[in-house]
Amino acid sequence: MAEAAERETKRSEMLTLCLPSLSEDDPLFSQKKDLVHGSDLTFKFQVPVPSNREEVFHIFEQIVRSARILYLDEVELYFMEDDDYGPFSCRNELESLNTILLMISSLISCAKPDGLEVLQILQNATVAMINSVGAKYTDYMVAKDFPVDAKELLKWGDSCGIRTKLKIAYFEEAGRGAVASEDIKIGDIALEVPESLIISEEHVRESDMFDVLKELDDVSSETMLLLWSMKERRNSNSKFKIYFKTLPEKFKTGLTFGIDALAALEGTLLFEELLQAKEHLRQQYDALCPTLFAKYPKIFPPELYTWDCYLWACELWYSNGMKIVCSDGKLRTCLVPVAGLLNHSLCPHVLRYGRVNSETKSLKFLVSRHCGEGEQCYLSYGSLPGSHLITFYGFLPKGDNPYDVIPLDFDVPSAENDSSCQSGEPARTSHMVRGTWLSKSSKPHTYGLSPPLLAHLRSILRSSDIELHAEFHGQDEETERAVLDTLISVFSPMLEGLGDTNEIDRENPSWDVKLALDYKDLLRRIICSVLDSCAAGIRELDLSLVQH
Ligand SMILES: C[S@@+](CC[C@H](N)C(=O)[O-])C[C@H]1O[C@@H](n2cnc3c(N)ncnc32)[C@H](O)[C@@H]1O
Repeated sequence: MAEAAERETKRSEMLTLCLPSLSEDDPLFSQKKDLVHGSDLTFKFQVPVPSNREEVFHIFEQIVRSARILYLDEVELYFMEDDDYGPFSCRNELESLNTILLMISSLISCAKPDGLEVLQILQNATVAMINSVGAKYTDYMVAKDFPVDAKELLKWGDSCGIRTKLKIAYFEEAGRGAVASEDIKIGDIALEVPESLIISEEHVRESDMFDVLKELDDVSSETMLLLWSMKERRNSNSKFKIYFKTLPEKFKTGLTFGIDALAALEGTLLFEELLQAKEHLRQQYDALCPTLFAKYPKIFPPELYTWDCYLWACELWYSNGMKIVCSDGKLRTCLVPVAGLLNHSLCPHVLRYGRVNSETKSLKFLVSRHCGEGEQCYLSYGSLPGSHLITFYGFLPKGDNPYDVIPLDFDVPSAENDSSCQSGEPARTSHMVRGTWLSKSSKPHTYGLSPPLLAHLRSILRSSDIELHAEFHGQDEETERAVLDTLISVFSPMLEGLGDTNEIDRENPSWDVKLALDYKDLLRRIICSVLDSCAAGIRELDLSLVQH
């Protein structure tokens, strides 16, 4: 008591902590703003100095909640349940906590003793929370050996100014990957690549093919890069000779799925997407390459511009390309030697790497969570669903991927959408479901489904004289049954449409058939979880009917 009174009289100052404010450029700006206001949160915090640990922890909780909102992405926001303050995903958690850490670090150097004590409590709490995010992710791959070609790449990189705390190992599940050669602490640079080693459209401009390509209509810089890489790959005088030498001769992505793997995917959206993507690339190739090597055989030698070579280049850029803001401020798709060896994880170490530092003229890969010596250092390829990862990268990540969603499009009844029906087509509204095991809500009548989907279905299915509610209200039981029946009527045929894959040899499947089967299993698991949740919802309604 006396201690508290003494602290109160000593309190003359306030420590102000500011998170970055919401950006109006954020497409989710207004939704996030509403969330912040609705939850009585803010991005500016005043901490009385001195404060005791409980007081600081109370404010810390508010700071974390606000930061999580700041970094919500579209899927996370869509599935956010009532009264859910997070965590929402590993990515969101690491982005939020690292921003908090930066905010604290910027204040520590000029803080007075009482303020410093508060900041240190906050810093320790943030680091502990980041460590606990990493500790929950235990799905480690085991390094098998250290490939010779990768050592050669690192040696070349070192001679060209690449600085790294990583070495390259081979993993059965993912091919090559990067491993920490020493402990890498939060905020440390795991890898630094000079801008001069980053492969971008600038290299096409410097090459002999640019004079031809610039005269052609409709050739995007992405296509130019494909054409450039097809030739550079075999150029014995290339500055990037070692880089190209260490790339796989064959990539294994959805774009090179064989006929059996495609057959195993029948009944899924991914099946259509893969066929369309490959068809699109084939059309691009046919429209461009035969003309180029017929007209300019010296610049575009036919043997380097086959369809297989074109597909190889597409797979290279899709699976290794990174969006980078270069020192001239332009956003480009680039290949970054050595960084291209980092594998993806749902709980990555490296999240923020998209901008060349204009002072050092280098791209720095800082870790957002601790990476212990010998541990694989993962990158985030983005918040991507399994279907995208299969198509462009050829794998499904381990663990629960919060971005694995099944889209659901509904026609909007005309009364609900008068203005957008001018085309004569019924307007559509898009929703999603994901595995209901990801839901944290224990509230009745939420079924592990997203609030916007339930609100939409309740609004279109509600019995005529009942007022519209986003949430279930006891009396509207008829609507509730209709919602659950509708979902069952959508998802039961979807499950049947996936067919039976039991007759496919699961003992010794090829890499692509295995991936196709794993993907179908994932879809089945999601759909079954929705059906189970709906069935449980109906049982609950039956029970409450009996009880009343
Ligand atoms: C940018 S490269 C990473 C280096 C690559 N492992 C190699 O050996 O060249 C991307 C490719 O790595 C593999 N990969 C990345 N993350 C993976 C993961 N979590 N599980 C399995 N394979 C992964 C996929 O083959 C993907 O197309």
